[in-house]
Amino acid sequence: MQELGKFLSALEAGLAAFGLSLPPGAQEKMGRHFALLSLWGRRSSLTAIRGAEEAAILHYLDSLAPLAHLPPPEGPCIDVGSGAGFPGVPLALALPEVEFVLLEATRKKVEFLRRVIEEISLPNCRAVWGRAEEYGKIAGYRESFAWVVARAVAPLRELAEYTLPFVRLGGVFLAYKGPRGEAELAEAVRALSLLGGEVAEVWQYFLPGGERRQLLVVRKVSPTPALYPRRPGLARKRPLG
Ligand SMILES: C[S@@+](CC[C@H](N)C(=O)[O-])C[C@H]1O[C@@H](n2cnc3c(N)ncnc32)[C@H](O)[C@@H]1O
Repeated sequence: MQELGKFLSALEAGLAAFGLSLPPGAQEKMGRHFALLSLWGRRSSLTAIRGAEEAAILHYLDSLAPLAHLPPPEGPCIDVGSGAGFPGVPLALALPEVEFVLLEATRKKVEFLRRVIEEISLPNCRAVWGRAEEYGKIAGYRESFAWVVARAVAPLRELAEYTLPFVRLGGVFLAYKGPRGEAELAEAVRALSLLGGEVAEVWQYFLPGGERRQLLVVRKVSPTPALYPRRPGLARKRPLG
């Protein structure tokens, strides 16, 4: 209970610093997500569990940061490699009119996400168990999303092959990165272009406490060739570029 109070105050201060306001009830639901995460995290390795204030900033505020900079998506979104729900759960709570898919390869994490969706009531969200390399080929997923988001999943060269096939023409892939973002971008230029992407912007921001983060905004300018994504494992073993 005390932890929840600390979580909510830190989140409130962070949102104010970013000039963000959320729909009624969204912050409390983030608090419930955090409580479930703390409970499950003790039993399994869902995430490196942090203290309440740290989690509010490094997980929740970081997930929401793009909303301080970009206009909201004009269509459905997918979070690739959502883990325990970042950035997808905070974004879905902030944007209740937008449909979200949380794609995750590990079954126990998907079970956790489904429990969260049910317990905190997230009707605009569904969790899907599978690999990006498979879902990226399926009609209804391929080239179907206005925003494709991913955080802490893979280096950009590899990640681009997981994410860009999902982006519809004119939509964007948002890669949440740390200070190495620009260096990853330099290695990924050819991969992005092969997959139909073009770098629109690198937005640098600082979280309260000073952590430097970078949001790489990649626009889909041409369709991804049918060859991509290649079969599971290849993007990691032989990244494009
Ligand atoms: C380090 S975790 C990060 C989770 C979350 N995005 C976050 O920021 O806390 C990376 C997650 O990506 C998932 N993942 C990795 N490769 C994937 C793929 N090809 N398709 C779907 N999920 C994948 C892993 O199972 C893992 O849960």
